[in-house]
Amino acid sequence: MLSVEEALERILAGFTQLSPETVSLHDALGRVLAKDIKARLTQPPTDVSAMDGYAVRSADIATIPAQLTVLGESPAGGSYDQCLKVGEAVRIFTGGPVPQGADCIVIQENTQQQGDQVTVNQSESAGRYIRPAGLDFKEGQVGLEKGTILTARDLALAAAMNHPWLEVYRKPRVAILATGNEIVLPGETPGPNQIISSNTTALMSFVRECGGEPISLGIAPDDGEALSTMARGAEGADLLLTTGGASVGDHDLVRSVLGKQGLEIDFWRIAMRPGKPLIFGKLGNTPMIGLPGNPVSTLVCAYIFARPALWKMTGQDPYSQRRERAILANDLGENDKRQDYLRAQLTTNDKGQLLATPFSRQDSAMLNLLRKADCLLIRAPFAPAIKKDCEVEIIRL
Ligand SMILES: Nc1nc2c(c(=O)[nH]1)N[C@H]1C(S)=C(S)[C@@H](COP(=O)(O)OP(=O)(O)OC[C@H]3O[C@@H](n4cnc5c(N)ncnc54)[C@H](O)[C@@H]3O)O[C@H]1N2
Ligand code: MOO
Repeated sequence: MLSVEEALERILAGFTQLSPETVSLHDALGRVLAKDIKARLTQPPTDVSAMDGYAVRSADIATIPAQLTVLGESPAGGSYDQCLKVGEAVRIFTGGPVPQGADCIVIQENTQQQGDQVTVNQSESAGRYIRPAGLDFKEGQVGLEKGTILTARDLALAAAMNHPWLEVYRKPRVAILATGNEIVLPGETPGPNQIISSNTTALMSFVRECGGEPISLGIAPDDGEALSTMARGAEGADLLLTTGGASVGDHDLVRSVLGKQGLEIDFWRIAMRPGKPLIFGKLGNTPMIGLPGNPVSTLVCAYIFARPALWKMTGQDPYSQRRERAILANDLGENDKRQDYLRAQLTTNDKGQLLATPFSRQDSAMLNLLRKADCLLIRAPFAPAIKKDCEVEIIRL
């Protein structure tokens, strides 16, 4: 059986970066930036006041109280165009440009104005309460890097840098096809022994989490013709995800039926738990990842294999899945030939270290425990038994 690493390599080889498209700044949340964003201007454009008060020469207020003549005012968006001379001040407001000749701001709480005279009761050093031009960023400076998944903070900066349009990667279109006679959609009344398709919801949300656009193809019954017809809906998609029917049972039809429809299988079955019967292939021009039906296997395999593929399509590093170290909270027996992804909870011990506690039952049908898990604890194939307090590697969920 193929190792997880080899399987990932082979899956990634089946994907290329998608083309970029231009979207409005306000439609760019969660999208992946396709090129660096450089500031189109300098911010602030000139030296401005950080406070409401008076722009003065620090030398004039070295001895207090000091009386100065107020020449005019400089509000935000306005300016006072003449140069301050000895003994002069300009009324200034937060964001207002600092007039030439002034080198500090006195806040109004430390002054008294009468007519055109202001008494300053507090000395300030040069530069006080002045935001120099370019304090935030300078024209031409790179503010956001290609590959960034755009958040509210990123978009605020892009806006400040005066970019009303952004180039982002096209959203990967991911077709999702669940299979199985026993599966019905949430809200339907299941017949005797039928269950609800949690995998459809899981995968649609997963795709959205990764910045893709899910397309649900519904649930194909275990019937070759229906499966084959429904799978045609994946034409034009960037990825087809199927769930269920991947294994060896008489009703596990995905490989045989789609095989007849031209599915070129790259591999099937990998040394991983959960996720042994994972399929990778190409149906027409659409790469397909056939996920095992068990709900935990579906989502864990989606995170380990489909997410890097989506990353690659959107110009991100497909190997950016972060592994962290944690301390094991209980003993674990030796592992067999499959790389294990144990569902575990994370806490912090009294030394401030991360403590991982795997659930005692690791059944890939137990969605409730996947939901309660904070991480996947990775155990390499044939890993020897280990005692509590040993270091282990985890991937946060
Ligand atoms: N003799 C063997 N049996 C099995 C093997 C094996 O190697 N030899 N592998 C086991 C492993 S590991 C897994 S994982 C499962 C995966 O099987 P399939 O991909 O064929 O999945 P199904 O049989 O269709 O379903 C398995 C399980 O999951 C439930 N299911 C399916 N679809 C959904 C859905 N959309 N939402 C929620 N739950 C779903 C289904 O009802 C089954 O209970 O095979 C083992 N067997
Ligand atoms: O790999 Mo299956 O996913 O062990 O249950």
